[in-house]
Amino acid sequence: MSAPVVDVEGLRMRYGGTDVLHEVTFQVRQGEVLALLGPNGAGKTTTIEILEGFRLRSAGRVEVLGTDPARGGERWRARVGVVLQSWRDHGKWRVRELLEHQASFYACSAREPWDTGELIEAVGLTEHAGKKIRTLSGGQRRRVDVAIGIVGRPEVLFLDEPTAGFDPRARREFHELVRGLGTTILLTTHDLDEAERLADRIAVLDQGRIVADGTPRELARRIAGTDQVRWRHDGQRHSASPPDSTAFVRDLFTRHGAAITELEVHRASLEQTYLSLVRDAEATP
Ligand SMILES: Nc1ncnc2c1ncn2[C@@H]1O[C@H](COP(=O)(O)OP(=O)(O)OP(=O)(O)O)[C@@H](O)[C@H]1O
Repeated sequence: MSAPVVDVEGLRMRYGGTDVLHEVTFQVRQGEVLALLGPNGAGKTTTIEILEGFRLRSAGRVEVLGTDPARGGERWRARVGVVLQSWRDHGKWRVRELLEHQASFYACSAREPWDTGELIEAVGLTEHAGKKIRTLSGGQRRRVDVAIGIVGRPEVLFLDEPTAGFDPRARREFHELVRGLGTTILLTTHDLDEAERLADRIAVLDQGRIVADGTPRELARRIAGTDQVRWRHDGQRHSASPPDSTAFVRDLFTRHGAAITELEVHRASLEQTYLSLVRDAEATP
């Protein structure tokens, strides 16, 4: 198996006297999309900024494309795409000019940068290509950020809350764009639906610790017994959370047959799983 594109082991970060990342360990393999989920202040931005080489860690081993980001030079940086949480001060630039300028940085790199027109179309900004960035809406500026992040066809892309401020249509278009890139991606999000749609794997960070790491399905399966069964029997409403809802329903009909009405089975959603994981982590001292 090829070496992981992102390899993090025992990562620790301390601001002043406070530890905000405790022995964080995870990997992202070639072509994989990993979503880092977690409540406010969990340490997602800190983690991603360490991987991008913008913050120096306190301890632990970190490699991105086989290089320690703290020592990554120009060549390494050209292979890494970054979309930060807040958009940069490019207000006076027009969309097309800015992206042409950004593409020129990659003229000598091994990978041909995106053609500006194609890139503008891919991020859905064709009708705004000639506008100054300060006249764009928040969601449109975010698309410019994404375009800047991918212009050099990076081998790994870091996206910190990429769709914050997007309307539902822009979000869906962005998801299609990201899925079509085929590159290795680490993204942070608060949007569970987004994580489920985009990510091959989800890592949940809570209070600086990874509390779960797996496919959306694996995470849901970890929380057994959260299926909810509701039904009506003899005019009374009932509900239960059995470990095996199929066996439970079979038994219910064997015992009561047609007297059971209004049966509903609710599967554990990623949201329930996530909330349960974060609650459990908070209950652990
Ligand atoms: N420069 C800093 N100096 C001191 N503490 C910081 C600094 N940056 C972040 N922190 C603290 O580190 C912790 C993790 O913050 P971080 O921004 O990484 O969380 P996050 O998971 O990205 O949160 P959010 O979802 O709100 O963006 C928080 O308690 C935050 O207050």
